[in-house]
Amino acid sequence: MTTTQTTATTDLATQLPQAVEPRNPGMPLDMDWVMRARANRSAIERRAATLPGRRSVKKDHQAAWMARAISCIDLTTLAGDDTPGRVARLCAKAKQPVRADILEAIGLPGLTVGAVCVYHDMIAPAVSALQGSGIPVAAVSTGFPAGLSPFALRVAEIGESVKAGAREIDIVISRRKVLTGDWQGLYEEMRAFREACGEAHVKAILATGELGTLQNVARASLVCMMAGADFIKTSTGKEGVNATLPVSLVMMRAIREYYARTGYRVGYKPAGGISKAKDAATYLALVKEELGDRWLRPDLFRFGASSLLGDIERQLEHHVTGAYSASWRHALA
Ligand SMILES: O=C[C@H](O)COP(=O)(O)O
Repeated sequence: MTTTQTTATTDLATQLPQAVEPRNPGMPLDMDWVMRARANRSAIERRAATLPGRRSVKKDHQAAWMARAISCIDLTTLAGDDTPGRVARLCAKAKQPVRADILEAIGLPGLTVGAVCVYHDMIAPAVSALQGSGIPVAAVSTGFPAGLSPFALRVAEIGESVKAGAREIDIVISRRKVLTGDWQGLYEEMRAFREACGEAHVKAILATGELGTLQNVARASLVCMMAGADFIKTSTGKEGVNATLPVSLVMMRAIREYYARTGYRVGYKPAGGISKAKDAATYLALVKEELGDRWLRPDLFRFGASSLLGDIERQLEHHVTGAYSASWRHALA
């Protein structure tokens, strides 16, 4: 078993807040590049299969990795029965993700999550609950999760959410454009979404569980980046298959290639079904290996997760106190 070395807690503390990254402006659609993109499924699956078993973090560094994971969470609630009260409680958790004494003990008293992610109607209560905290509100948009409402309405929805105070917009792409090979159509759609976002950063949700092949995932990743996506994101959390390690490898390698060609760093957001601290550590290790330390910051990496924080909080409590707390004590996290 090998051990992943990383920076200590104090290093993490001094590295936050992260440096400001120039925004990806996009580029003309390069169809040769898109069509050259390939994904060797068996090689990718072989590599992904080695990750969870062999990655372990040294005990002293565990708290630092868990703190880093927290700072990269888009703390999410996307349910039909969301209410302003539930969102206010979620925002309280976003501002104080772990017990104050635990944060003191690990030397990160001001630690918060990366963002709070909600549906449009919950933006106003989230903005109000997060006032003064510096935590941005992200809104899912464009007919989330299926993205099948009229195009003009999808674009208008973005504008409404930006007006309501969302600083990040998580759009869903039209899966059918990928499945029918309409790369030009996907590029134009993504361009329009990016334009409608204005200053708000845009995350392009590929819904990889519905794209059929890893090659489609690679091509859709490139097209969305060429059209100006600030982040590419795996899933809505509502597909049958959400974030996976093989898909993450493909998307991270597309990001790496895009950076090598253009000099612009695009962010990565695995989302859906990530609920355990050890899974979060595997993702962070993969980001470190495939993209490098610069991507291990909330401006370039997020977890889309509704229940991950609770498990991380339990692990941190155990790290500091030597005892696990009951999971019911970590509601809404
Ligand atoms: O984007 C975030 C996802 O919807 C969250 O999915 P999850 O509830 O499986 O963590």
